[in-house]
Amino acid sequence: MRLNLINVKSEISPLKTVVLHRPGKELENLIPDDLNELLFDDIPFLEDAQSEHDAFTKLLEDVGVEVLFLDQLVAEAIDARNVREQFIKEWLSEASVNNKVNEDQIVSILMNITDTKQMVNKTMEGFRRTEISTSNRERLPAYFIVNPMPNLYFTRDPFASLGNGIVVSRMFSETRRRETIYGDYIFRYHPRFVSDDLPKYYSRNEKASIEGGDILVLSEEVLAIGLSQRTELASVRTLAKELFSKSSFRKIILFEISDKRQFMHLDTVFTMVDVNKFVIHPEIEENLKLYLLEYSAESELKRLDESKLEDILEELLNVSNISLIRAGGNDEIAAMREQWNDGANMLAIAPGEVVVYHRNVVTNQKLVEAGIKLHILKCSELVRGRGGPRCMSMPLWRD
Ligand SMILES: NC(=O)NCCC[C@H](N)C(=O)O
Repeated sequence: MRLNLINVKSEISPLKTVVLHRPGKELENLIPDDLNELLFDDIPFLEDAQSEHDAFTKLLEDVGVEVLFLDQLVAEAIDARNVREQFIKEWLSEASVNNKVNEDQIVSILMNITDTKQMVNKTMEGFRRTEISTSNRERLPAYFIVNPMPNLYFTRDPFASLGNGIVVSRMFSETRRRETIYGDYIFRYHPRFVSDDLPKYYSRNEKASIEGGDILVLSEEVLAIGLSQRTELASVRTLAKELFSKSSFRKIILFEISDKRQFMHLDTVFTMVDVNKFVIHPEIEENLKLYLLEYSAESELKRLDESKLEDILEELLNVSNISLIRAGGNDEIAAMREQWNDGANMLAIAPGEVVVYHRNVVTNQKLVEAGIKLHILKCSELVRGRGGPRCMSMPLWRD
């Protein structure tokens, strides 16, 4: 019997339970003018995005992973505690409607959707101006009364499993900040997760931002965290204080990465694929700034300039022969092209066994040469949101 609710003490141990979100109608509310604000680079074709995502689900289920879906979990959480009205109000308070009459209509539309999962999906999808009846249409925003949340299929980011506890993120951008309400409801109300034994190490109400894609669980004691566009040092310090006193984690290695759009999280440029093997995007190696935050009375941040990343990892993880597999191999053009389409972002389902996108052929070849077993996912629509197999999955349990 499982005594804990969450168990993620490694990036690579056998994956048993994961949360995914099958992309839905929120993608059909993406329009060219909003792409930047909603953090997309193009408009995916929903039908194909769903088939690609279904293949991802099947691949995981075929290797024995329990796949849970975000909308289903949220609906079960709401129904279990009868908190539909409270949920709608909380969701609405962050939906920037700014008009009481329109808000009342939205509440009534949502309250009238009998199936809770459908109601949850409607909150994800957003509201077009044409869905609201008003005598004064000129006063409505151009297209949407409530924006869609197209990034929800990147379940890695709004919350993160660390050890036996959970981090609910404070997201960097307004568009993604709204997403964390779903994780919050799951861990507040879902019968499977409600327990005094589930530590919560960070809350969506914190001021400093942190996103799940920046957090890698390297071992029971060591985390890697990206200081990126999305994750601030202040949030890492707050998190470290909690972790160092309430969990098994004792050391955090910080990677300072640049603000480039395609490097938005650490896991877009660095992922762990085996006990001593990591994939790294070569562009970040030059001028890589590394720091160590460790459990100590002072908790000072130590700059790690002197040593090579391999040596640092070897010492921190207590394993020998660390090897860094370069995304794109020695081909700098392939490296950039493949990183853009998440060549350095793979989901480990067991040590030395990862899910990768089919299109990153140069990097995939390097992985094979390094002895890594690949599970290949064909994909041309999901990539338009700039995230790979790791970004699209949130492990809840690894053995
Ligand atoms: N962990 C990740 O790197 N997630 C990918 C997030 C992509 C999304 N369009 C974003 O910009 O937030």
